[in-house]
Amino acid sequence: MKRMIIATKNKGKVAEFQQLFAKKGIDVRSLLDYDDIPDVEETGTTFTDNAILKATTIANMLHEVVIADDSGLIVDALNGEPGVYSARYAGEGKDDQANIEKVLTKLQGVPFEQRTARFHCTLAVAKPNGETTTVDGVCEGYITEEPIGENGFGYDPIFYVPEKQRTMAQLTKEEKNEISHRAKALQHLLSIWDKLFEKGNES
Ligand SMILES: O=P(O)(O)OP(=O)(O)OP(=O)(O)OC[C@H]1O[C@@H](n2cnc3c(O)ncnc32)[C@H](O)[C@@H]1O
Ligand SMILES: [Mg+2]
Repeated sequence: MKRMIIATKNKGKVAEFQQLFAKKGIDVRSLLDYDDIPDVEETGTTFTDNAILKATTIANMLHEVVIADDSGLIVDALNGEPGVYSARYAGEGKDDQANIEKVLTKLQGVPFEQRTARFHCTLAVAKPNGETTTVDGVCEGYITEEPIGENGFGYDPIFYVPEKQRTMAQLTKEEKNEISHRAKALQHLLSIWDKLFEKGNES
């Protein structure tokens, strides 16, 4: 495995995967490297459904092994919102800042101890023959009262990571990749990778 295709158009995810795979000497390609791949509609109601949908659609199109990432923020005081709707919480076409503002507005008056949340990441690997496998990773934290930090993407500026005593957006890419939901899911996937591609099982 010298090259891996990640079925995403999210630049933040791509940068993290590039760093995680670089340690293994693997080049990462994403859908940003192709001109003509349409968006896959995320019609599922779970991270797993959407990750499988993205991975299988792109594996079929490219006839290669593909990994897809479906992820999001789960806020306990909001009954799990924004969840699978994290990318479009403030509406289709809205940006990260609008999504962050919506979460902060809904959490107004909620004390810190009750602002528990977690990032969830499901990775699906799809083979061109239609076989799929999924793994998950979770990172626990709290929602801050205002955005802090410039790094990362999405909800990182409002996600406080207790073990680092900073928000996700105050961490370097290396620090985020030590503890993130995405890094944990990928670690899990790499630990079963050889088994997935054993002789006679690699198509
Ligand atoms: O579907 P692709 O093309 O991969 O890109 P996307 O941005 O639409 O990705 P998702 O459908 O998985 O939506 C996940 C959203 O959850 C948020 N999110 C996921 N991982 C995150 C992280 O590490 N830090 C901050 N926010 C994250 C962010 O708002 C993402 O847009
Ligand atoms: Mg998406």
